Amino acid sequence: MLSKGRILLVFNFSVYHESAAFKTFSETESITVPLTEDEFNSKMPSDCGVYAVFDKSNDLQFIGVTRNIGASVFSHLKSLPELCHSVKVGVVDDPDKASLTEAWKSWMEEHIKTTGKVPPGNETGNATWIRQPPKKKADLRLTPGRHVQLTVPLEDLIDRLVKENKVVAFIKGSRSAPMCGFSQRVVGILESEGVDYESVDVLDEEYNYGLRETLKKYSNWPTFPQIFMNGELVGGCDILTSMHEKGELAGHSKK
Ligand SMILES: N[C@@H](CCC(=O)N[C@@H](CS)C(=O)NCC(=O)O)C(=O)O
Ligand code: FES
Repeated sequence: MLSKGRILLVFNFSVYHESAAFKTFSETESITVPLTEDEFNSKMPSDCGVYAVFDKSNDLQFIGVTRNIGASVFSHLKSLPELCHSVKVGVVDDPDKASLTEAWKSWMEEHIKTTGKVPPGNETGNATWIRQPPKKKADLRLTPGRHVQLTVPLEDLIDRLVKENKVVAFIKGSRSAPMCGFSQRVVGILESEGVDYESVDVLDEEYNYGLRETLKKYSNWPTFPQIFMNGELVGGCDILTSMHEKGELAGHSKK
């Protein structure tokens, strides 16, 4: 018994066959997107290839390329159920980056040639279908620049900064490119715990001139990274790692 045609799978089995040649966009039949995970596992290939997603009105929404067709379509179905009604899939045999890109381009070009349009989900700047990595915060700077004469001691600037921000990590390098394994570990822990933290690069000699040595005196702690919470030094990499392992950072999570 089929319910409202939605579970009906007019599946183009030829796409599975190892030996089947890659079909053009128009040659490939569309199938109704399975609705449950079990159905996905049994009906959708987990191979590399391309897929095209259509909405209920059979309008093409997106052409994607992936290392796992089933997983990609499933994640679209979860986040955009109203736009994922049916799908065309094309498995690419012996996939590498070039052959996958080529397959994606061939489907895309075919669609553009026929309709004169890029699918809405593939338009530049459309973030609905392709998840954008969250933008990382910028690192804080202690001074306006090395050429500007400070009117207050650096210690006071540090003091204000750690008291005005709940969590501050003084690290070597920036949060997007830590320059040392210890700092990298600390950034990784804070990010994975979803802690809302500020970072300051102690190696930035332009905007944080003198910080590396002054902070050691201020905190009476000889190494970096240094993590402050609520104005107090908590410790470095070892201590933060142990807090992470004991689940003590959960209270600082913004998730
Ligand atoms: N066990 C330390 C490791 C950190 C460490 O040893 N840092 C060194 C090398 S990055 C350091 O900051 N040395 C002083 C300096 O470079 O000014 C921790 O838990 O944070
Ligand atoms: S910079 Fe060498 S261990 Fe940190």
